[in-house]
Amino acid sequence: MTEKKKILVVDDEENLRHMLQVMLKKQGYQVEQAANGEQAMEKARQGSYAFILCDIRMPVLDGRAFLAACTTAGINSTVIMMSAYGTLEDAVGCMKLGAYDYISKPFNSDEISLVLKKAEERERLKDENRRLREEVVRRRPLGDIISRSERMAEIGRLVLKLSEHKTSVLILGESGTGKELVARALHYCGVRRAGPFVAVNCGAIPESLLESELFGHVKGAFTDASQDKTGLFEEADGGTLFLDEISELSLPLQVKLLRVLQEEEIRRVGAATSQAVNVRVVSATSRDLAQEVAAGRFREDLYFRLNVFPISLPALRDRIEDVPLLVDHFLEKHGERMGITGVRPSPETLQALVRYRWPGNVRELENCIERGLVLCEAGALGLSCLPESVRRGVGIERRATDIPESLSIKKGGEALERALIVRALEQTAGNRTRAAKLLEISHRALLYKLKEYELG
Ligand SMILES: Nc1ncnc2c1ncn2[C@@H]1O[C@H](COP(=O)(O)OP(=O)(O)OP(=O)(O)O)[C@@H](O)[C@H]1O
Repeated sequence: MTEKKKILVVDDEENLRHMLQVMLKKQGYQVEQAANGEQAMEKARQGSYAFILCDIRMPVLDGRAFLAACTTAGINSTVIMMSAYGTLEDAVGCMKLGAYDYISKPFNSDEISLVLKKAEERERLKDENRRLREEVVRRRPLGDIISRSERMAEIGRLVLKLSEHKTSVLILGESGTGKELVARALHYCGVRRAGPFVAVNCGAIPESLLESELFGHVKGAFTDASQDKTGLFEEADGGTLFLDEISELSLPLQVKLLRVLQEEEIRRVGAATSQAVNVRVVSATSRDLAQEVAAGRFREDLYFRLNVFPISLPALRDRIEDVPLLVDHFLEKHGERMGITGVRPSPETLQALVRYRWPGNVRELENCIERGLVLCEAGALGLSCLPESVRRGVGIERRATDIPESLSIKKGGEALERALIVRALEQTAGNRTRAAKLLEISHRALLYKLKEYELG
């Protein structure tokens, strides 16, 4: 037998409370009563009610104040307001404050039953949604990271391990390689997923504003500080703060960040005291941070602090076997949004896509596919749908220059071998079995060489 759902009826009119109690009990609910908002708060704090039916105008603590108190106390029962004649505007106002619905007095048994059934259906959908989300995360724990390359799979395993800890992680990689995606996976796969994920691009905010953006400020701290402001560290409390383009942080701010990381406390600009924060910091850069340290532009102590676990994302051209998979993914993702489904790339298109060097990495590929979908005709992504640079396969010639200038036969031989493997993968759209055949080596030998040359 399923447990009866609990309802709290809040109204200062005893007759109405009684009438509702009888009505709702008949409908199978377990009912309790409160005569005003204050009494209701006391009960709501103790018992977990599926629904609270609440009058708007009451002495002591009225319906609005009760709703606000529920929000502050983190009570998440579904609240339905009961509005008497003339309080309809108040009822609508209450919905803005978080009430689910309202019902106008006087009402009969059918009306109240309908409102509650609607609310129950919403709860059921919310639960189902939550369950499906969890299922998606369970099946594809790395969420949206699409890849088949061994290097990315290794990164995935590391992400899963690191997501359970608070250790600082520094994500390295060219622009568009998926650094933010990995930062999100670190957050959403781990124990902090119920907390907030807050991202900030340190290079996009003027230096003069960044300090108060990160740490907040108190009213009057500077001319424009007309009121207190919460910083991003506080917003990310209990969760993860992603500091993108960390190399762009000025030296004075680097000192402040280091202090926050060491002491796990922040002080708002202009404040006299500090406050504790519990934030996991994940940072990213597309620059060579060690070189920035050597050049005196980045503090070594902060570098060591952030770099506890570096994750280096390979450029897309170094995991070319991911291209066909990503193409399918983006065709589906953007096709669905644009209402153009079932589009397939022609063989020449796929060949051009795997030959191109993708200086803008996955982001550039995504944009290219999105653009292609606009131009495609009759369900086919032809060559003419690609930007000219991609069509021309820019960069194939550049590969020839990858052969080292030195006369070492060993180095030259390796470069040639690498170039042949890349070409075989291009021609077979990343299919390793077919590539191994073209190269006239075993599949196993190819896997070994891919690892050796860091190609997948
Ligand atoms: N492996 C992947 N699977 C699916 N989508 C990806 C993948 N990698 C990147 N993307 C997509 O490519 C785009 C760029 O990724 P992201 O913003 O994470 O890159 P980034 O390295 O943080 O870039 P930047 O350094 O310019 O900030 C995003 O739309 C992201 O969803």
